[in-house]
Amino acid sequence: MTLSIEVVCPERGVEARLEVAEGEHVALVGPNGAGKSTVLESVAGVLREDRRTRVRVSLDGRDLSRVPLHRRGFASLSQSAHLFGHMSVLDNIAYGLVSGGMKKRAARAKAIALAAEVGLEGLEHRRPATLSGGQAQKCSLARALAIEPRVLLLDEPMAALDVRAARELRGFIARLSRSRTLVFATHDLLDVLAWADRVCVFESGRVVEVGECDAALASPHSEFLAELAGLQWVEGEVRARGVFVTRGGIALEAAGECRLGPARALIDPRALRLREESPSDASGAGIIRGLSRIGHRPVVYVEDVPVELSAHEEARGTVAEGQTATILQSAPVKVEPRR
Ligand SMILES: Nc1ncnc2c1ncn2[C@@H]1O[C@H](COP(=O)(O)OP(=O)(O)OP(=O)(O)O)[C@@H](O)[C@H]1O
Repeated sequence: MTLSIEVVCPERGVEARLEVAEGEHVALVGPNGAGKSTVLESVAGVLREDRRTRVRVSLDGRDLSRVPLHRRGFASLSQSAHLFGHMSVLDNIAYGLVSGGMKKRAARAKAIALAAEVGLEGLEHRRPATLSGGQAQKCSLARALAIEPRVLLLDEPMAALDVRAARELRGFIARLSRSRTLVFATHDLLDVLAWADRVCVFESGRVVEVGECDAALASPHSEFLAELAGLQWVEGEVRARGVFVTRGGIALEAAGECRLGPARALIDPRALRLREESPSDASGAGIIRGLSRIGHRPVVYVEDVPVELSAHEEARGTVAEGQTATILQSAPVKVEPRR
């Protein structure tokens, strides 16, 4: 089964196409307003085709536009749980089963099992208003999974949860979505690492990068994916073999062959550290433009290298704004010609 998605919505500035294989887990990432939810809304049937909007969703080439939503076999989960307030947890979970024609008793038995699977034992008879945000999301997840959807759509389902509740729900989703097709939007690298086979990067309504998850995060092309992975693309040029120089003149050792001329380098802050003050003409030296800390770890911002750099032990007491400091590399930076 291949899920094909095409959305052209000029009103939202979105024009995107995406194919998802059966059982595949695809993460949609990108800045706010990049079009991730619009794509999910299209698949879920919330965004409909009209005079100006083209929405094509097909399964194995079969156009779903005339298939009623409840017959598509898709289920969605978003930031808020959207539970039926007048129903108990169990009735909420069983809702899709009963309305799909299952006998009440069987639906109830399945709902009880699912409630237990997502850790809602003992809360089955509560009303949604009495649940915490995390419990409500678990109920929503159980309801979504009850119908055994062919495709599960998640739109930042953990955005409103605390770290512990998010970790728990992340684990449930990882386990319970294993044999399903999953398309999800997130801003959290942990969700990508926990669920995704493939990552699809959106910027300004367009897909700008698609790749196998581990490879794409290790070697991202787009600036957004680099930042999500904790890396940073920096502009500059290759001035000599193996030497990349930032716009401000900081020379860094570069990996591999790269032709001379305009280029960009992928900076991994874990591979760079600052040493004590050095002569201002030293290559690999930068001016310190900011000092901060992350927990107990002092971090330094050097002009032209927009990443948080740790100061080398011997330099920690001496680094100060305006000083020149040497950048030590434990690994060369990846360089590619500027497009
Ligand atoms: N109901 C709507 N009507 C009109 N424009 C909308 C609507 N929903 C979203 N948009 C616009 O469509 C564009 C894409 O928004 P979308 O919600 O798909 O982005 P997103 O990547 O999911 O963002 P976020 O990460 O903030 O959730 C944005 O410019 C947004 O303002």
